[in-house]
Amino acid sequence: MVDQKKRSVILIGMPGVGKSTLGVLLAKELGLEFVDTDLYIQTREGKTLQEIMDASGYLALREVEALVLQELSFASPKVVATGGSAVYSPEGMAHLAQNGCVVYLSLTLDALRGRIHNYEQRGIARAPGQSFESLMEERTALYKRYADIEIDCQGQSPQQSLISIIEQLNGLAS
Ligand SMILES: Nc1ncnc2c1ncn2[C@@H]1O[C@H](COP(=O)(O)OP(=O)(O)O)[C@@H](O)[C@H]1O
Ligand SMILES: O=C(O)C1=C[C@@H](OP(=O)(O)O)[C@@H](O)[C@H](O)C1
Ligand SMILES: [Mg+2]
Repeated sequence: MVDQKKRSVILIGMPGVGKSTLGVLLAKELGLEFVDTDLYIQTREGKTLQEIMDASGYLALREVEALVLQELSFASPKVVATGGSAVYSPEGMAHLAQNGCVVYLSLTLDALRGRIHNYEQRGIARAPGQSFESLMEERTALYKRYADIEIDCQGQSPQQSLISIIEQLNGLAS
C-alpha cells in the first residue's frame, strides 16, 4: 500500500473551482508542504500574473508557467495547486504526473460563472475575446486527459470536497 502522506497531490481544474482553497486544507490534513504555482511564478518573475500578461501577453504567462511546473522539486512530498492553464504544458504535466497523483476538481459552467465575477480582469490565460464557455470546453478535455481522479465539487462545501479527495486518494493507495 502506498502511504498517501509520502506521495504528492496535484490539483488541476478551471479557475475558481477551488484548487488554491482546497490545496491548503488538504496539505494541512495530510501533513504535507503546500505550493501554489501562481505564487511561485510571481516570486520567480518579480511581477504579478496580471503584470506578466499586460507586459508580454497570455502566451508568455503560459510559457513561464510551463517552466515553473518543470522546475518543481518533489524531493519532499507536497500538495500543489496549479493555475488553471497548467494543462497547456505537456512537459510540465508529465513532470507533475510522474511525481504525484493528479486530482481534477470539476464544477459546472454555471457554478464556475457564479464564482468568477471579473472574467475580463482576472488574468485568465486565454486568447483575446475567447468566451469562458469555449475556454472550458477546450480545457475540459485536457483536464480529463491528465486526471488520475476526478472530484465533482458541485454543491459541496470545502470540507465535503476535502473528504471526497481524501477518500479517493486512499482508494487509489489501497
Ligand atoms: N465549496 C467550495 N470549495 C472551494 N472554494 C469555494 C467553495 N465555495 C466557495 N468557494 C470560493 O471559491 C473560490 C475558489 O477560488 P480559488 O481557491 O482561488 O480557486 P482556484 O485556485 O481553482 O482558481 C474562493 O473564493 C472560495 O472561497
Ligand atoms: O486559468 C487560467 O488561465 C489562470 C488561472 C489562474 O490560477 P487559478 O486557476 O488558481 O485561478 C492563474 O494561473 C492565471 O491567472 C491564469
Ligand atoms: Mg488558484
